[in-house]
Amino acid sequence: MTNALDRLAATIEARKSAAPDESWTARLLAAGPEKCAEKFGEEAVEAIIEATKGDRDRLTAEAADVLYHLLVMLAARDVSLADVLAELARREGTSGLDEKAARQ
Ligand SMILES: N=c1c2ncn([C@@H]3O[C@H](COP(=O)(O)OP(=O)(O)OP(=O)(O)O)[C@@H](O)[C@H]3O)c2ncn1[C@@H]1O[C@H](COP(=O)(O)O)[C@@H](O)[C@H]1O
Repeated sequence: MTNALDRLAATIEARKSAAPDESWTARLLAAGPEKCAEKFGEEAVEAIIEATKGDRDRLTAEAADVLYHLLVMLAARDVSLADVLAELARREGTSGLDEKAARQ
C-alpha cells in the first residue's frame, strides 16, 4: 500500500512524458530545473509567512504546496523520493549534533 506522498511522486515521474498543455507538472518540468527550483523557493517563502502568522489551515495548505514543489524540483534533477527517504533512514539513530559536526 502506498501513501499520498508516494502516489504524488509517481504521478510527477509519469508527467515527465506528458504534454505541457495537459498538465501543470509537465509544464513546470518542461521549463527546466531552475524554474522548478524558483517555484519551490516561492512556495517555501509562502509557507514561512503562514508559519509566522500562526493560521494552522493556511500553513497546512502551504506545506502541501511545498511538498509538491519539492518533489517536482527533485524530479527535474532525477532525484527520487526513495533517494531522499534512504538518506533520512541513514541518519536514523544518529544525533542531529553528530550530523552537524560531520558537515563541518
Ligand atoms: N499537488 C499539486 C499542486 N499543488 C500546487 N499545484 C499547482 O501549482 C501551481 C503554482 O501555484 P501558484 O500559487 O504559484 O499559482 P500561479 O499563481 O498560477 O503560478 P504563477 O503564475 O505565479 O507562476 C498552481 O497552478 C497549482 O495548481 C499543484 N499541481 C499539481 N499537484 C498534484 O499533481 C498532480 C498532477 O497535476 P497535473 O500535472 O496538473 O496533472 C495533481 O493531481 C495533484 O495531486
